[in-house]
Amino acid sequence: MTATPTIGVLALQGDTAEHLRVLDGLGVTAVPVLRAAELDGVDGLVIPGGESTTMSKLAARYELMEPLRKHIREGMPAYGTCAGMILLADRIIDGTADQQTIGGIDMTVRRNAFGRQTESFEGRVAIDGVDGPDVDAVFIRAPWVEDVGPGVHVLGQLTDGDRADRIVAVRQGGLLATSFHPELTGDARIHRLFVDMVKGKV
Ligand SMILES: NC(=O)CC[C@H](N)C(=O)O
Repeated sequence: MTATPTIGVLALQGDTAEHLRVLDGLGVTAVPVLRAAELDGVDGLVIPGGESTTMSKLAARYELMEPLRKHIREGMPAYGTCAGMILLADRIIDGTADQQTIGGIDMTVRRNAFGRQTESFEGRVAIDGVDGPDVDAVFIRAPWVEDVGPGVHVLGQLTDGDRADRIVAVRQGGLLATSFHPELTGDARIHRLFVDMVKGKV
């Protein structure tokens, strides 16, 4: 890898543009990814939020599912937000009958766990590996992590009220996932963490 990594953002559906903007601001080469061949040219991949069922259907249609699995198996770093977290989960609860994931993180993720659109909320979460004040986290029909295998590092949990202890950020090796959307808040610290992972610094 050159000093400036190239980070792809999966562009099937969801808020690809917001991630590209944040990554751009961090001085990496940020490119949308829509074809399997484009995966060969990236050092890491962001899987945005959106609709995980739609994204997995489109991934199948664009013949991306197997290439994505292969690259992740072979060590491509990836960061999934919200629907992207669902796509990186080895197991999901409350998916649709035919819903497939890319997988990679040994975790069970509960889809739409916090409720419907109207129950979307903002909270503050301390993230292991992110210095400074707690991260302002936006949850939109968000999943939470129900359980994790022994190789998964829990990076962040909610602390307030009836949502206390819910796991909302995890890392396993080069794979990072958050239930929330840091690309929407103007706080680039989690993207910076991912860039540092891609660079092999952390
Ligand atoms: N903001 C989001 O990415 C929502 C995820 C959505 N609930 C899903 O199941 O895919």
